[in-house]
Amino acid sequence: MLTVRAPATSANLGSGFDVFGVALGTPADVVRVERAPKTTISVTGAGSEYIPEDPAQNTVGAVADALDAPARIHIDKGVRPSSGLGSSAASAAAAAVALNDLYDRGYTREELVPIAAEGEALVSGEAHADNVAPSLLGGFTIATDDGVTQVDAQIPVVACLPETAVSTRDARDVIPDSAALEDVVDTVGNAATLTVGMTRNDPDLVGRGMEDAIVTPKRTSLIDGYEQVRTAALDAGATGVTVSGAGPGVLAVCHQHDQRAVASAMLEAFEAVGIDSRAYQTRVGEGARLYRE
Ligand SMILES: Nc1ncnc2c1ncn2[C@@H]1O[C@H](COP(=O)(O)OP(=O)(O)O)[C@@H](O)[C@H]1O
Ligand SMILES: N[C@@H](CCOP(=O)(O)O)C(=O)O
Repeated sequence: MLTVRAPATSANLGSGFDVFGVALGTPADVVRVERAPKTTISVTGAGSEYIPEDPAQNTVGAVADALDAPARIHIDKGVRPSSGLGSSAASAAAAAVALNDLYDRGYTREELVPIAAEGEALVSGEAHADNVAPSLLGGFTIATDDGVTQVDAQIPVVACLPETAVSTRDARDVIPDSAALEDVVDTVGNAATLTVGMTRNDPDLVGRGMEDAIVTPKRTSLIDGYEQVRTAALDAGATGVTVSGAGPGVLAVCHQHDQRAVASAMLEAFEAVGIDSRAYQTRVGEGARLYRE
């Protein structure tokens, strides 16, 4: 039996739609696997009642297929589905690491990225790798068609998750087909600023580089209370705030000494519009970890 813990992730970071992602210290999914003649899946934990156990509909089943690695698989969800915190990706990344080891497939973590992304194709319609890459590799990742670049960043963040749900598939339907050159120029500048901020562990540069005028504004209407939560977090000292992945999670970057105040402000702002939420006070963290039993 093998066990893998794979972290939640926050994709896009505003200016890096479908490209940027960070691993979060918490929460995480835990996946256990053992060899079996055919794949079966059981699920417990956060939001497990919304997750299909049919391998043909679960991201983990897609990964088992892609690796030709049938197994009895148990998923203990720490990351609630439809959260914007890479729930479907955390399970897929964990399964990819576990099954690769269980069947001695010999893939590197980088080579597992497109394999784990098969799970994302199943649930969101596109094999975007911006969640599975940081969940597999940790830190800050830049995932493009040419491969993944990883930086071991140390940035404090607050990921605030309202009790509402947004499906990534639905949130992809509101994305514009084209963008004004002016907005593209701004976004390229912001993405470059954010990347330098990650390499310098500078929350001010990272926060400034999270601005995005193309995708994020189209999605915020799907998240009740978003503008109030964003304003509250910035007033409490956050250096940048954006939609986490496709939402409804909201990601704030901050200095360590402001983290508690930022988390409280975000929780209170959601509460003021009648929505319960929970705030993960964490930092950019490590990738999937394998435990042998
Ligand atoms: N192992 C899994 N973990 C989480 N969600 C899964 C899994 N397998 C399939 N799903 C489905 O994927 C959808 C959630 O994925 P998605 O909308 O991308 O949310 P998230 O942002 O939390 O990843 C739900 O419909 C859920 O039932
Ligand atoms: N780039 C994707 C990221 C989706 O992240 P999730 O955590 O909401 O699954 C997108 O923005 O659609």
